[in-house]
Amino acid sequence: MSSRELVASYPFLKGHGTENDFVVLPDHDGTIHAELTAERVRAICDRRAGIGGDGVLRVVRTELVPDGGGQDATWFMDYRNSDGSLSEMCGNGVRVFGRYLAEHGLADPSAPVPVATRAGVKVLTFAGGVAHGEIAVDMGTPKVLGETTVSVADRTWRALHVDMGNPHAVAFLDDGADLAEVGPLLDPPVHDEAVYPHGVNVEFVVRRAPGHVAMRVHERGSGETRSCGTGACAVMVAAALADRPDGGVRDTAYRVDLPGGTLRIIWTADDRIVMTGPAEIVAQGTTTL
Ligand SMILES: N[C@@H](CCC[C@H](N)C(=O)O)C(=O)O
Repeated sequence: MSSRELVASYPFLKGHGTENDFVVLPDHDGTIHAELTAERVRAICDRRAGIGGDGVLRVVRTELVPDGGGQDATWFMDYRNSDGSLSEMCGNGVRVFGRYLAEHGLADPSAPVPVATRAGVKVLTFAGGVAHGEIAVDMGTPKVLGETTVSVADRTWRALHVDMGNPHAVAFLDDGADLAEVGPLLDPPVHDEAVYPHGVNVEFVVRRAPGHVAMRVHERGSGETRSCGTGACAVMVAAALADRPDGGVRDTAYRVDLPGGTLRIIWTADDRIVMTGPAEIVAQGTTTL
């Protein structure tokens, strides 16, 4: 039994995008969760004693958040990993965040919806109305920062350092390999601390067909998850660069399969990564966690 102090009850929602699941905390005026400590995030995300989730999405007006930095968007996605750490960006989370805004009349889904994040403004486009259909998000221009390595147990893979607002290491398995052979990802893969001083999200990738890959991910701050949107974008970038070493990566499209579903990602002619996938709100209630 928990010995924590009982706090006043407050509303929450539960949602997911390709089974990357989040607890949404409406805090429009910044009055409910001004003190959202790492300990409280861990309690909320606990899958046995809490609500359970890979992370928390606090919904707050941008003007009220120092991290908002004057971004031109009404709403700020204050994202926390399940261990309570902050991240700059969450690709599945921002679609779930957009679904919440649309379902609650806080954004007009018939027009592009900007959302402020610690990695800048991301613009959402809705297909199929408020409550259903896929959401596309313009993830911005990727940064490709060179080669590194990642290790699990006694195996080491070359990996590409891709920054999607947050850090990623993308490792391709040998042709014909199975994602299962990476083994359990209970601990963070070993990475170069000098390359990733703040930790890293690590993706393991196999090819399925031209323009079609599958991946597993170990997320910084959340462990192995069923999906990672920024990770899928990093994988797409690494795959496109490997497939077209002489350039011509713009105007390309990939399907990325994850344990929790499929994301479709394009690298546009003007050098932006656009990811499309589902986002659902599945429950709501109140909690004292
Ligand atoms: N699941 C997310 C990424 C969440 C943040 C990540 N764990 C980090 O610490 O950077 C996604 O869908 O992008």
